[in-house]
Amino acid sequence: MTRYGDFQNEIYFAGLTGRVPTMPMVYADLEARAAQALPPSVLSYVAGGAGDEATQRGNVDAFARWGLMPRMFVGAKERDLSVDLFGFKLASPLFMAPVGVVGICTQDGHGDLATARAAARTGVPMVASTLSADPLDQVAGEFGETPGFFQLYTPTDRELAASLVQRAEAAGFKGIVVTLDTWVTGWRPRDLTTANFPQLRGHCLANYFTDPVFLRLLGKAPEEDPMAAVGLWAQLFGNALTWDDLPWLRSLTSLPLIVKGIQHPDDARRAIDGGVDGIYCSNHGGRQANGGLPALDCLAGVVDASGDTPVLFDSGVRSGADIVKALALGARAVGVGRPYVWGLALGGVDGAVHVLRSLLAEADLIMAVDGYPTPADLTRESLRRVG
Ligand SMILES: Cc1cc2nc3c(=O)[nH]c(=O)nc-3n(C[C@H](O)[C@H](O)[C@H](O)COP(=O)(O)O)c2cc1C
Ligand SMILES: O=C(O)C(=O)c1ccccc1
Repeated sequence: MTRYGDFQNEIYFAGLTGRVPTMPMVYADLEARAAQALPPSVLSYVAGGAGDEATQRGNVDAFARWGLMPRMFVGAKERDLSVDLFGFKLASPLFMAPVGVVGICTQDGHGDLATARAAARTGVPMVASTLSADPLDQVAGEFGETPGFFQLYTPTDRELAASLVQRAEAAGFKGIVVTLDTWVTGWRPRDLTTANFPQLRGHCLANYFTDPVFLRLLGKAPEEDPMAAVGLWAQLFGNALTWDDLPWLRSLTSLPLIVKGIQHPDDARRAIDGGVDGIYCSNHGGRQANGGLPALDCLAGVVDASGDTPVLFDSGVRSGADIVKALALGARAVGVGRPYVWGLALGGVDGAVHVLRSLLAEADLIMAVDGYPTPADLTRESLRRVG
């Protein structure tokens, strides 16, 4: 059992000797300070979303329409936030969602390693993106005891896909998360304004540039002809998968296979029929298709359709309260994207750890105050619609 709420005492007692946190405690301050710390092009890419970002805002706003119903005389003095996920006992339901530019979000340009170290220090798993500044085996080398997951952007070349998955297995990743909603990039006005697309500028392509299949297709060293290397990447990046591809995807690995980007219950059912081990309900943080439903509003339907298959969730989680609400709607594990990136930008490993500890402390203290000592105690009955 991890006493996440103790972070609060640590801060208040340090205050007695005149020390106050150097990292922001208010989410808006975290965002604002990270915005100052990041190069404008990286900030635009991370902060932005699709269209006028209505869906991105909708993801966040959806949480405010649910309220937790507190229960008294529960005596939730000890909480246990641990969850079982694919046979792993995680200390908490929180995980870091894959973000394909974390590599360039720290000053040293090794943000993937920093994220992996934050995972090692907190026990909060990292889902490492296919897009990283350091190759996947080096990222996995920093996980410590914390299980890590590899997110696959399925390339059009099946051999390259198989190679990435095999390398992830060999590196010790514990599951493969296949992202379905981003075989093409959504319409992103912020980045279009400055013609800003980090990968096309050669960033975070280490997994491709170290891959034997990719190098064979390229026929030369990426350093020799960076334009050709990036061009080949752009050509291979996105595969518009259909249900017919699922048996092949399933055949690529015996690790747990999770599909990311599911919002329709029928898609969850069909993916489970096709042999996946986990359903990841997400709309990519509102970065892909504007005009969509808040991901949170799709969660209960996906959970109902998924039976015993665990449902992971992200999109719009900004607080411990949000984590608790997503659990109550049936998520087994809850991911954050932008929040930990702001932490990385401000303070590297320490910054990300600060953000994760803050989220977990708040979730733990809400579960204490409201009388829900474990995730299993949280059900839809714990929530009411606001208003
Ligand atoms: C800058 C950025 C890059 C992302 N890159 C990836 C990626 O490489 N692979 C992926 O599956 N999802 C990617 N995502 C989506 C996240 O995994 C996640 O779905 C989303 O950030 C969750 O929403 P939130 O930022 O509101 O927490 C990215 C998100 C951001 C903000
Ligand atoms: O920016 C993203 O959200 C993302 O995941 C991505 C990565 C590469 C190409 C297009 C989108």
